[in-house]
Amino acid sequence: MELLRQRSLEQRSALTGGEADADERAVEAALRPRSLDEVIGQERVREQLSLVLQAARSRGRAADHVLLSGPPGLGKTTLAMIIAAELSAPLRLTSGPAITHAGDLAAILSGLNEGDVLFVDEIHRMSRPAEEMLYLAMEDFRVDVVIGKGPGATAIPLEIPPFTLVGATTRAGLLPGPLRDRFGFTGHLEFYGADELDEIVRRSAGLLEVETLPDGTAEIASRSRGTPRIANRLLRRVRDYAQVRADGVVTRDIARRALDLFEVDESGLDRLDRAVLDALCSRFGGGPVGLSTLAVAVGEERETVEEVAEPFLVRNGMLARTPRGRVATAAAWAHLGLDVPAPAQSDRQPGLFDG
Ligand SMILES: Nc1ncnc2c1ncn2[C@@H]1O[C@H](COP(=O)(O)OP(=O)(O)OP(=O)(O)O)[C@@H](O)[C@H]1O
Repeated sequence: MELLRQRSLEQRSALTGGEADADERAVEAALRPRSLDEVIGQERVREQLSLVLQAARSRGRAADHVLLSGPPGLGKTTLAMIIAAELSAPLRLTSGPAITHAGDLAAILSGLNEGDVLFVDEIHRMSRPAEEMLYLAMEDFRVDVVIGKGPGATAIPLEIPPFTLVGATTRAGLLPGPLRDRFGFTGHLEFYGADELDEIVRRSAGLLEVETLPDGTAEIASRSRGTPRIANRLLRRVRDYAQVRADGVVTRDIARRALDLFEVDESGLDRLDRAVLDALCSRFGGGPVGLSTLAVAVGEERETVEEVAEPFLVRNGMLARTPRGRVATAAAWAHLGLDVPAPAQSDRQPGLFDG
């Protein structure tokens, strides 16, 4: 079931959502900043991390455990790689969904060497027994390996060398308190501003050897939903367009034509986002409407609408989640070029006079 859910999210690989194929991932990896100095934006987290890492280096010990939280594509994996690089330590990568049993985690932990950095992506999706094993490992650098079952089961303590855990999560609120409290430092990544995204697009264009004009990169940045991964992806599609349909230079006009072709509008909304708003306004009078109904109306999985389309629509003030269902805001009607309908008589609050 979990696999199906993931696959459905991954298949929704329009320009702004979903996962990229292997080639795209390779390019994405090539565009990652390799040191804290190369990271654009996130000043606060960068400065805090720099201090934590410098202190650990000067003490010659493993750094405190680090939790990185924030929406997808803002740079958590990049920062985890940088933490390992800055500590000159090997990085071991795994993810919460891959750790289904405590034994999986015990195997990973027992293979660590002193000072290694262990990156656990989507740490909020780890199984409960593994989570409990991790508490002990983080605090005492020890795990209890249980041999046998039932009353005869025995726990054999296993020492593990001091390591640094870097956990990444898009849902910090889902982490149990005891796990959250064991991280010595938590960095919350924020969405990027237009200028920072512009700088990221220019840096990536330089690495990809794509010629750009300032208003061309600004156009890409403004449609990138505050997210570097999306900015880089849009840049690659605009580059394709510029190479095939023009002289290879990314100008504002080329960026606009390319992004229109790929159905990413001036506000960064893609086809699914607009389909959700359109269904909400045109078919359900602006709501409230339940998530499942909305998902059926746009022919998508409930999770895809909830996890891929909604966060951005809520963030840019076009959709509200209310106890009675999803509601389109005035900004949504305006975005679709429609008039906000007058409230129905039954929606008016009793006792209010029409002035
Ligand atoms: N601050 C930044 N400066 C420049 N490029 C960045 C920055 N943050 C992220 N990127 C780029 O964005 C891409 C996505 O970053 P990354 O994979 O680290 O995100 P993430 O938060 O781990 O996402 P997810 O949670 O979906 O795995 C990378 O290719 C990286 O090049």
